[in-house]
Amino acid sequence: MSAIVEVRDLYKSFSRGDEKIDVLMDLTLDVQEGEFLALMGPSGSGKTTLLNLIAGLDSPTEGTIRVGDQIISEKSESELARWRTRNVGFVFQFYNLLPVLTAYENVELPLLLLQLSKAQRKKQVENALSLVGLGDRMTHRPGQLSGGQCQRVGIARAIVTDPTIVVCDEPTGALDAKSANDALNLLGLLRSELGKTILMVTHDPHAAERAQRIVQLEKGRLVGGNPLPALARLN
Ligand SMILES: Nc1ncnc2c1ncn2[C@@H]1O[C@H](COP(=O)(O)OP(=O)(O)OP(=O)(O)O)[C@@H](O)[C@H]1O
Repeated sequence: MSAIVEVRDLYKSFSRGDEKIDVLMDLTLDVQEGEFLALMGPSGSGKTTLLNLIAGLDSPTEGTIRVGDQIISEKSESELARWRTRNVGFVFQFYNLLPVLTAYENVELPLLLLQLSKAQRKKQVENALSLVGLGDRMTHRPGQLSGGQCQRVGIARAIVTDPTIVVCDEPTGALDAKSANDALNLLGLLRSELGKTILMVTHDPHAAERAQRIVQLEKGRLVGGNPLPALARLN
């Protein structure tokens, strides 16, 4: 097993007027290929900032981030945008589905940025929607689906490009207990059946428990535990 995400000596600051806000400090983390990792910590500790940096939505102030065979911390904004299309699947708290599009069309969206034939896109969208148990809901719009079903569409959209990593920011935050459990089962399945690497930010201890490893952030630093995985928990 090898690290698919390697974060080294990472610092991230934001400027607000004359003020410099240090959000992440001296952070080093490895995520193994096929690992399901939960990021926890108090509000404002930097969880989303770290997830966004690993997903290539932002660039670090200092330090390096490698994902797969790419040093993403060295990429320009346009290079990052191209890289994300192929390599990152996003799952959001409020699903971020387009209400005027059907489940099929929402899942197809990330594929429109790739050079694929319509037939190939159809195959991948149908596979992804079947995998999340919504093969019979492809023509429904988000307004015709429950919150749990919307999140399953969101998960299908995240995996339809077969990305290197799947990042989830509070994926169960808007769901009732049963739908949250279904979404977590599905994330577990992506890892166990498809070998997906999943990074999940959550406040919910029940959600975090479903990951193989929990890392805690406090005031921008990783605290407690070993930043390298407890290998015994990996299977
Ligand atoms: N673009 C930005 N400009 C200025 N400050 C920012 C920016 N993004 C984040 N911050 C600050 O960075 C800190 C960490 O924010 P972040 O969203 O990463 O925390 P979090 O741990 O995910 O919090 P929560 O659990 O509440 O979502 C906060 O103090 C926030 O105000």
